[in-house]
Amino acid sequence: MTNLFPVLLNLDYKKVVIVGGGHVAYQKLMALLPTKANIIVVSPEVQDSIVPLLEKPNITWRQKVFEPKDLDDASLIFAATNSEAINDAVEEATQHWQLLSRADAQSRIDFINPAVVRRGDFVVAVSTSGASPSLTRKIKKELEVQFDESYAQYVDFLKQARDIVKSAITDREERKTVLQQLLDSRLHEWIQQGNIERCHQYLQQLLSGEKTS
Ligand SMILES: C[C@@]1(CC(=O)O)C2=NC(=C\c3[nH]c(c(CCC(=O)O)c3CC(=O)O)Cc3[nH]c(c(CC(=O)O)c3CCC(=O)O)/C=C3\N/C(=C\2)[C@@H](CCC(=O)O)[C@]3(C)CC(=O)O)/[C@H]1CCC(=O)O
Ligand SMILES: NC(=O)c1ccc[n+]([C@@H]2O[C@H](COP(=O)([O-])OP(=O)(O)OC[C@H]3O[C@@H](n4cnc5c(N)ncnc54)[C@H](O)[C@@H]3O)[C@@H](O)[C@H]2O)c1
Repeated sequence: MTNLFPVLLNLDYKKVVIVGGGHVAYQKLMALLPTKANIIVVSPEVQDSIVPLLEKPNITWRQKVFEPKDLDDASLIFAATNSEAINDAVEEATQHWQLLSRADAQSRIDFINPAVVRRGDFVVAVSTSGASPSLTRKIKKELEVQFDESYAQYVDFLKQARDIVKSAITDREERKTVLQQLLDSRLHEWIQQGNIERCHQYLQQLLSGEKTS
């Protein structure tokens, strides 16, 4: 396979078209749900799990077979039908500037989807570059345990702390040292114990140059 380039895309208000309404379309919809993309599902039928998602204001269902004009203005396109011929037709209609993902992993591949563990701003994406989607899923399950829900609050604290450090300390080396000290594993433990106050106290000690204990 080609060496694919990993990136986190901002899809807010961009048009995303999913052709197909089955299991794969559902997985792609779930992955897109945290974004503010304008999503269009093109399919004569959708599976039951998709129906409640159609309530969302940014998801539209075009109950019809695929036609090339369905791709107008789309930034991202998912060819997720169970027909290779239809997926070929979607590929044919995709402009060179549009990014296409084929669920059947045939022919043109502009991008593939990693499995994602999302904890607020903390995001882990896993891929085998298409080699073994089931290994990707297995490793995702392991990462979900390793990086539990507390990582959302932990990373949120680090974000706030970094903003404070950036405005309080102008010297680059000194700033780097303090940002490193914020990675003391006790901070994550305090957050897991529900003691965010202790983290703020630690930050204040670092900023005032006191000994941190
Ligand atoms: C990660 C995840 C994200 C997502 O779907 O959004 C994803 N597949 C997931 C699961 C999964 N997919 C399949 C199984 C059944 C077991 C098996 O076949 O191994 C399972 C396991 C399960 O469901 O438990 C079958 C399958 N998948 C592809 C083909 C076509 C082919 O390879 O020929 C076939 C065969 C179809 C057939 O035989 O008919 C192709 C792709 N699947 C990808 C992504 C891309 C590469 C990912 C990577 O780099 O590893 C790529 C290339 C294109 C793409 O779709 O982007 C999602 C994890 C969900 C999660 O997050 O939990
Ligand atoms: N990427 C992955 O993770 C993954 C996983 C399983 C399967 N696959 C591949 O993806 C394909 C789709 O899998 P699925 O499980 O979602 O299939 P599915 O049978 O659940 O869904 C297929 C969908 O395509 C729609 N469709 C058929 N003809 C259409 C047309 N002309 N225009 C618009 N929509 C049309 C159907 O209405 C249906 O909703 C499989 O054939 C396989 O090649 C990929």
